[in-house]
Amino acid sequence: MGARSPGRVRGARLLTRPIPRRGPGQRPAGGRDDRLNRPPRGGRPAIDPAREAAYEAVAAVHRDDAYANLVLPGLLRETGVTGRDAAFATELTYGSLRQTGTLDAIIAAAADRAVERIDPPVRDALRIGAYQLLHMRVGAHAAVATTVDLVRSLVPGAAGFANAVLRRVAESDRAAWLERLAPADPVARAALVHAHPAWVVNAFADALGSLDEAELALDADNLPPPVHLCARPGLIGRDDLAASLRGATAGRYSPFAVVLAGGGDPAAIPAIRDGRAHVQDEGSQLVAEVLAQAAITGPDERWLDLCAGPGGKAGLLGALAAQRGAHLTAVEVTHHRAALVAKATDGLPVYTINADGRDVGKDPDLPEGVFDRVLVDAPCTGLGALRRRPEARWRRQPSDLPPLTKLQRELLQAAFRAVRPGGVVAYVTCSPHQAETEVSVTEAARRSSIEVDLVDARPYLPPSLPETGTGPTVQLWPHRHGTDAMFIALLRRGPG
Ligand SMILES: C[S@@+](CC[C@H](N)C(=O)[O-])C[C@H]1O[C@@H](n2cnc3c(N)ncnc32)[C@H](O)[C@@H]1O
Repeated sequence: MGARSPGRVRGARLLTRPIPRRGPGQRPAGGRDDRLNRPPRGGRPAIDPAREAAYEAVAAVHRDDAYANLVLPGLLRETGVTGRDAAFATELTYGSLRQTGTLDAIIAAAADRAVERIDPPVRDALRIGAYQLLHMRVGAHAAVATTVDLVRSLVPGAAGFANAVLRRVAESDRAAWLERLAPADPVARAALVHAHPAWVVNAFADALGSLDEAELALDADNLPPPVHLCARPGLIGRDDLAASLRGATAGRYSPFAVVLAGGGDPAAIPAIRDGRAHVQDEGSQLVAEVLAQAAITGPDERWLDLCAGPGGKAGLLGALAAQRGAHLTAVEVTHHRAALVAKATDGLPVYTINADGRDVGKDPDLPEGVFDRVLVDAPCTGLGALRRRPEARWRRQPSDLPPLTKLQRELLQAAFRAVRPGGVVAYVTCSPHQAETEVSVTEAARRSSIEVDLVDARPYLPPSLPETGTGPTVQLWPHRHGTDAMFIALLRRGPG
C-alpha cells in the first residue's frame, strides 16, 4: 500500500470543542410521551412493547423532528424488543412513516375531519393502526383493539373516536380506499397511490421524462433497501469479504460492493470494525470510482473531497489514493461530521479539515489550482435516498431548494478554483431533482470565469451497468440499478 498516514483533523478549529455525545436512541429532553407509562385501565391488556416502540418512534419523528433510523434502535433496546418482534416494530415504524400522507388521507376520510384537527398522539396511533390494517398481515380485530388500547393509554377520552375511525378504515382494503380517494389528476393520483408529495412525483417525472417510469421509482422508494458494504481496495477483496459473511453476495456493478443478507448488525462485522470495509450504497461507490478512474494527464497525487462528512466516499477514495501513492484532503464544515470523517478514514492517507469548502483560495489548506481530482458530493434534498429515510419525503419542502442550489453552485465553483488545469471535478448529488443536478452544473459553469468542459462519465462506469442514458452526465435509480438515485457530472478544467 502507498503512503499511509493516520486520518488527521486539523487542530484548533476541531479539537477545541467537545463532540456532542447523544446516543442513537436518545431523544431530546422532554421528548418521550410519558403518558404511555400509565397503567392500563379497566383491566385492559398492556400495550405490547413492539407496538409501543413503533408508536413512540413515529411520535418522536413528528413531535421532536427525530430521525426514525436513529431513534428506533434505542427504543427497541429500552423496551427489550428483539427478533421477530423487532422486525414487526421496524416495519410498522418505517412503513407508517413512509405512508404518512396516504394514511392521513384515508384517516381523514374515515374520521370525516382533517387530520390536523386530530390530537397529535391520537393521530400517530391511528397512523400505526391504519398501517397494520392496510399494509400488514395483522388481523383487523388485533389491529383495532391494540390501537384503541394505545389511544386509551394516551388520551383516555379519545378511545371511542379511535375505535370508530379504525373500524371504518377496516371496512375496505387499501386498493378500495385508493380507488375511492384517488384524484383525477395523474400526478396527484400517483402521489396518493405511491405515498409521496406531488412535488417529488413531478421531480422524478421530470428527471425520467415519464410519469409511468416515475411511478416505478416511487414504488422502489417504498421498499427497504439492501445493505451494501464497500470492501476497501488494497485492504480486503470483495469476494473474500462476501465469503466471510453468511448469505452475502458480490454487488452487481461496483468492484468493491458486497450485498448483505437480511438481518444482523453491520457494525459487528470484523472487517468493518477494523476499517477494511464500510457500509455504503453501491451507487455511492460507483460515483467515487468514476472520479478515481477519470483520465487525466500529469501528476495524480493531490485529491480533494470538498463535502466529506460523514466520510463514506472519503473512505473509498482514501483507500484508492493509498494504492496510487496519492493523498486526499477531506473538507467538512460541520464539526462533529468532520470528526466522523477522521474516524472513517483512520489509517488512510487522508487529511481531514473542519472548514468551509467554499474557502478555496482563502484557507491555507485549500490552495487554488493544485488538486488533480476533486469531489463535490454536494449537500442536497436527498430525494434520491428516500428508501433510507422514511420520514424525509414529508419533511422536505420545495422551499429547501433555493438555499441548497445556491450552496451547490458555490461549492462547485470552489472546486473549479481548486482543481489544476487538466484535472477533473466530479459533482455528485443523492438527488435526481434537475434543479440540483443538470441546472446546478450548468449554472456553476456559466458563472465561473474558469473554463471547464463536461466529460462523458459513462466510460468510467462498469460496462455491465444498464440504462446510463445519453451522457455526458449519469443518473442512477433504485428501480433501474438497485442503488440510490445518485447523479454524477464529470468536468475537466481547461488549460487556461
Ligand atoms: C451529501 S453529504 C456528503 C456525504 C459524504 N461525501 C459521504 O460520502 O459520506 C454533504 C456534506 O457536506 C457538508 N457541507 C455542507 N456545506 C458545506 C460547506 N460549505 N463546506 C464543506 N462541507 C459542507 C454537510 O455537512 C454534509 O456533511
